Parts: sequence; structure tokens; C-alpha cells
Amino acid sequence: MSLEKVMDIKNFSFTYAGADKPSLRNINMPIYQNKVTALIGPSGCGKSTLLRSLNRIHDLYPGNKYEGEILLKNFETKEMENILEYKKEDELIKLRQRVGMIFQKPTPFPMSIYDNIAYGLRLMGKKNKKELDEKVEEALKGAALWNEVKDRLKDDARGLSGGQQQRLCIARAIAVEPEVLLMDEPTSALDPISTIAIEELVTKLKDKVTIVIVTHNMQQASRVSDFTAYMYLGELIEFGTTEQIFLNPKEKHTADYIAGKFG
Ligand SMILES: Nc1ncnc2c1ncn2[C@@H]1O[C@H](COP(=O)(O)OP(=O)(O)OP(=O)(O)O)[C@@H](O)[C@H]1O
Repeated sequence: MSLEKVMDIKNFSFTYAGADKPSLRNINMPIYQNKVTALIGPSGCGKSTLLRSLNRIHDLYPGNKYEGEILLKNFETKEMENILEYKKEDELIKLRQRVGMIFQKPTPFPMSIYDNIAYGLRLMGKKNKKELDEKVEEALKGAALWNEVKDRLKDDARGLSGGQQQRLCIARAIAVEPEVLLMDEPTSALDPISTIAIEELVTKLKDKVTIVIVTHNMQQASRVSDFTAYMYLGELIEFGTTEQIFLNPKEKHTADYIAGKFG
């Protein structure tokens, strides 16, 4: 298996504004390109905090403290850049295009299905109607939603089912061609059939985009991911291939969590 790093987390610690101790301590792990990496661990261990650091979405609120490095590959220069050095607003906006995010609850914008997808493309300066039409169709096909919505693109997106809304959010994220897609428990608000549809989509999407997914669901982590990071109390306890972490964990702590002894 040839592995390229698209991100590299080095000696990374994170403290929320006003908190007296860090929520993440000295995290070191790679994010491999065109692979799915799952972040697992008991409630409060810092999975979401780590995920949200990867596109600096915490910075929507001021005063948080980042230490260490989070490197992201620049696909043009092939250099690794430390995203913690980005300071300007436009650098952060660009970062969030390159590292997109899908939340637990679907968050469609209050506008048509078409405009939900076209929104980010227009922000990137794409105005040509034919080009927008093509990109919207491509993104909806990529998110396995096109057949269900192609005859009602002008309808309000909030009229879609929860599972369809989540696929719309995925279409919206992939339309701007991110390098990495972050998913924070993307199926926890969905029924089992919609969950399977999203899991199949994750597996299909990784040819185009690297995915990092937070999940509480052990079966889901083992079904969709190539690599797994097990976290506990703000530390990374173990990182490895999903097969190794689930079948042959090195740490007893990891084995106990996977066996359902706590968490
Ligand atoms: N906005 C915040 N301000 C201060 N502390 C926070 C904030 N958000 C989270 N924390 C703390 O950071 C730690 C990690 O929380 P985080 O939400 O990242 O854990 P998690 O593993 O994603 O949990 P869960 O599985 O329950 O979603 C916890 O101790 C939590 O209380």
C-alpha cells in the first residue's frame, strides 16, 4: 500500500478560550491521502475538537490556543504548509474550501437545492450558467442524490428528507473540490437506510477526497475506515490501520474500548 500524507498533525495541543487545561495534548498522527481515517473514543475524549482543528473552524470564536503544527499539503507546490500559521480571513476561508466539513445534523441553507450547491461555486467566482449547471449536476451525482432531485432542483432544500439533506451537504462540500472532507458523526441523526447510503458514499468518495470521520459507532468505523485513531482524555492512545486497531490493538486500553468495556 503506497501512502502519501495529505495532512500531518505534529505535537498538537489545543486549549479552548477560558479553559484552564488543554482539551488535546501532544497529538501526533498522519492523515493519508485518499484514505478514510476514523477518530474513535469515549465521549469527551476530544474527537470533535481535533476534527474542528483541522480546518480551524474553532476560529469562528476567538481566544482558543493552538500549539504544535498541523501540516496540509499544497497540491500546487507539493509543500506541506502549517495551517496554524494562517492569520488572514481570506486564508481561513480558502482553508475551509480545501478542508470541508459535514456536521452531525444536516445544515442545508434556506434556499433551493440548486442554489445550495451553486453558492460555494459562485463565491469562488464561477458565474457562467452552463458551467454552474454542469458542476451542480456533477456534485449531486457524486453525492448519489442526482436521480432523486434532478426534477426539482428549484425546490427548497429544507423539504428533503434528513438523509437526502445530508447527501446535499456532502454535494455542497465536494462541489468546491476539497482535498480533505471532515465528517462529525454524519449519520448519528439518520435512520439505518440513510446511514448505509452515507457509508457507501464515503467509500466511493475516497477516490477523490481524503476523509476524516468522527464516529461513536464501532461497526461504522470498521466498515468505512482504512485507518483508526483511538483517543482518550485528550490524548491519542493508538493509531494504526483499522484492521490492526480492531483485530490486534497494541494497547490494552484500546482493546477494552473496542470490546465495549467502557465508553
Ligand atoms: N467550547 C468549549 N469550551 C470549553 N471546553 C470545551 C468546549 N467544547 C468542548 N470542550 C471540552 O473539550 C473536551 C473534548 O470535547 P469534544 O467535544 O472534542 O469530545 P468528543 O470526543 O468529540 O465527545 P463526544 O463524543 O461526546 O462528542 C471535553 O472535555 C469538553 O468538555
